[in-house]
Amino acid sequence: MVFIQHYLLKSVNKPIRNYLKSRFLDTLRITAKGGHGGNGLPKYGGVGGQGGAVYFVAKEGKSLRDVVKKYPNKRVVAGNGEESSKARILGRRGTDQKVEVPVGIRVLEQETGLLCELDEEGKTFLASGGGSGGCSGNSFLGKPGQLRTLTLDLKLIADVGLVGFPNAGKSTLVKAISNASPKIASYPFTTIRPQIATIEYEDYRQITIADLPGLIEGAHANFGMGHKFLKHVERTRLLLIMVDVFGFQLSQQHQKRNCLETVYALNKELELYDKTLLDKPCALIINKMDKEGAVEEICKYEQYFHSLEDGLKMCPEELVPSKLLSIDAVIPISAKSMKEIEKVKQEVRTILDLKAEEKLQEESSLDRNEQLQLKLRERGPKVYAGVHTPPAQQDSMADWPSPRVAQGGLFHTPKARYTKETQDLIKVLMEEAKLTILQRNKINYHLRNGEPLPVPKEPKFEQEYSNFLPMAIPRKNIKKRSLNTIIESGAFDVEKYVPHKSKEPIEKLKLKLQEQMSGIKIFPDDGRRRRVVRSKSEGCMDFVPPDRASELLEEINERVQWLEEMEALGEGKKHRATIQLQIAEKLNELKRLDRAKSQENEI
Ligand SMILES: Nc1nc2c(ncn2[C@@H]2O[C@H](COP(=O)(O)OP(=O)(O)OP(=O)(O)O)[C@@H](O)[C@H]2O)c(=O)[nH]1
Ligand SMILES: [Mg+2]
Repeated sequence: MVFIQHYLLKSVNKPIRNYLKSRFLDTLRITAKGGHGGNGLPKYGGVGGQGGAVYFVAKEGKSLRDVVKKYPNKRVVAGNGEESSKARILGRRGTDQKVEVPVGIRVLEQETGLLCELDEEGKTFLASGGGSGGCSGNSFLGKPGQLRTLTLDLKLIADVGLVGFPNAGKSTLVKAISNASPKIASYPFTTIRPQIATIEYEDYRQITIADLPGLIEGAHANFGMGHKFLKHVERTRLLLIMVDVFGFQLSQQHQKRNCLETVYALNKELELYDKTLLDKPCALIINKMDKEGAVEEICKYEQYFHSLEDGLKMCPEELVPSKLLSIDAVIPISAKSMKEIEKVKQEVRTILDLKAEEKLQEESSLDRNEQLQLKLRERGPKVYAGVHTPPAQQDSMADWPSPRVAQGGLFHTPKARYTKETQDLIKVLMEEAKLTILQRNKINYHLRNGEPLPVPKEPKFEQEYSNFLPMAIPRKNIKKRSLNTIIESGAFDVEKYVPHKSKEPIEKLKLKLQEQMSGIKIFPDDGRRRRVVRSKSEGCMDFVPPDRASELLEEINERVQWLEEMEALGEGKKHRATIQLQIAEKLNELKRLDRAKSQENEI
C-alpha cells in the first residue's frame, strides 16, 4: 500500500519534460498601471505633474516571450507625476512605459472585448492613462492612474496558411519550399507550435507560409490540439489544404478516412471554427504521390476535388459541411522526393497575385469617398491604434482635451473638441499622406487639445533656393573627407606658372594695368604720378549727366497714372494727398530748372 502511495505521489510531482514544454506563447495576460498624478501646491496654485502612461507598441521581431522576459511579474507600472513645489510650481510628468509587443497582437479586455489590433509596425495603443496632477479643480490632490488587466493575443500574419491532418507532410513541404527546417517525424502532432517560413523566388519576391499543428476530426470539441491554432489562419490570404493521398487514421480506435473524406473533414472543422475562412482562396495539395498505388487512389476521387458538391454523396453524414470550400487548384505532389514542388510555389504566387489584382480592381471601381468610408468601416469602431485614448476614458472625459491632462487651473482651460467622425477622417488622411511619426504626433496632439490643426510651414531658404544655389549651400549629409583623400583628389596641386607671351614688353603692360585700376597716369621717364582729367572719348570713365527736366516729367507722369489707377480701384482717397504733394514738389523743381536755364541764355 505504502509503495503504491509513494509511487502515485512521485508520479504527481514529476516535472514536465523539457521537450513537452511549449516555448511558443500566443496569449498573455498583463496588468498595466498608469502613474499617480503629483499633488498640487495650494499656496501658490501649483499644479502637480501628470502620471506617466503605459503604451503597447508593435515591433517587428518581438515575441510575447520577450515581453515576459522583460516583465516577469506581467505587470507594467508607469512613473508617478512630480509634486508641485516652491522650486517647481508645475510638477514634472511621470515617465511613460512603452512595452514592445509583436506585430499582429490583439489587445482584449474582459469587460469591453477587443480594444485594438496592432497589426502594423509602430502602431501604438494607450493601455493605461496616468492620473491627473493635483490642481484647483481637484483640491490639489493628484489622482491615481488607470489600472487595467489586458490580454495580448497574438495572431500570426502570413500570406499562406497550411492546414491539414497530422502526418500529411505539411512540415516536409515547408522544408522543401522554404528556408525553414521544421521537425519532421512519422508520428502525429510532430509540429506543436505554429511556425512562419519564407518562400523565396528567383526575382527576390518573398511569400510567408505558416506551418500549423495538425487538425483532427472533432478539433472543435477540443480533440487533439483543438482549434487553438486556427486563429493563425485568420490573417492569411490563401489556404493550403494538405491531405495524404491514402487518407488518415488517428489510431486503431478511430475510423479510417480516405483522402476525399479528409478534405470534407477539414472543411467541416474550418467551418465550425469560423465560416468566413471558407471564403478565402484555397489550393488543395495531395501528398505522398511517390507511394505505391497512389495514382490509382487519386484517380478514384480526382473528379470530386474540383467539384466538392458532386462528391457529397460519398461523404459520411457526420462530415457533411453546410458550406463548401471553393478550390482554386489541385496539385498532387511528393514533398519527400521534392516532386512538383516548383508547381506549388508558382501556383501559390499566381493565386495570390490574381486575388490581389481582383481586389485592386474592385477598389478602383469605387470612388475616393467610398474608398475612405470602406476603410473606416473595415477598421471598425474599436481600433485605437495610433490614437492614445481608450474608449472608456473618451466617454468619461468627453469635454476635456486629454484624459491625461489635469482639469481646471490657470494652465488648463478646456477648448473646443473634434467630433469622432472628424478625428477618424483626419487619421485616414494622415495615413494616405504618409506623414512621419513626428508629424502624426503633432496633429494628434492638436486633435486632443482641441486646437486648430497646424498649417504647413513656409519652406526654409535653403529648401527654396537649393536648386539655384547648389554650390553655395552644402548638403547636410555630406560625408567628411580625410586630409589624405583631399590631397589625393588633387585639390592642393598648384598649377604650373606659364609666363605671358604677348609681344608687348612686360613693363609697359604692368603700367597699363596700374593706370586702368587707379585712374592715374604714370609717366615712366620721371616715375611721377599725375591725375589726368579724361576726355569724353576715353570711354567708361565718362559721365553724361541725364536731362533732369525730362526725368522730372517722367516722374510726374508716373505718379499721375498710378493715382488714376488707384482712383479706379476705389483706393484713391487714401493716397491722393501724398501723391499731389509729390507732384507739386516736382513741378516746383521743374520751374526752378526752367528759370535757371532762361537766365543762362540771357547771359
Ligand atoms: N512517402 C512519403 N512520405 C512523406 C512525404 N511527405 C512526408 N512524408 C512523411 O510523412 C511523415 C510526416 O511528415 P511531417 O512533415 O512531419 O507531417 P506533418 O503534416 O507536418 O505532421 P504534424 O506536424 O504531426 O502535423 C514523415 O515521416 C515524412 O517523412 C512524401 O511525399 N512521401
Ligand atoms: Mg509538422
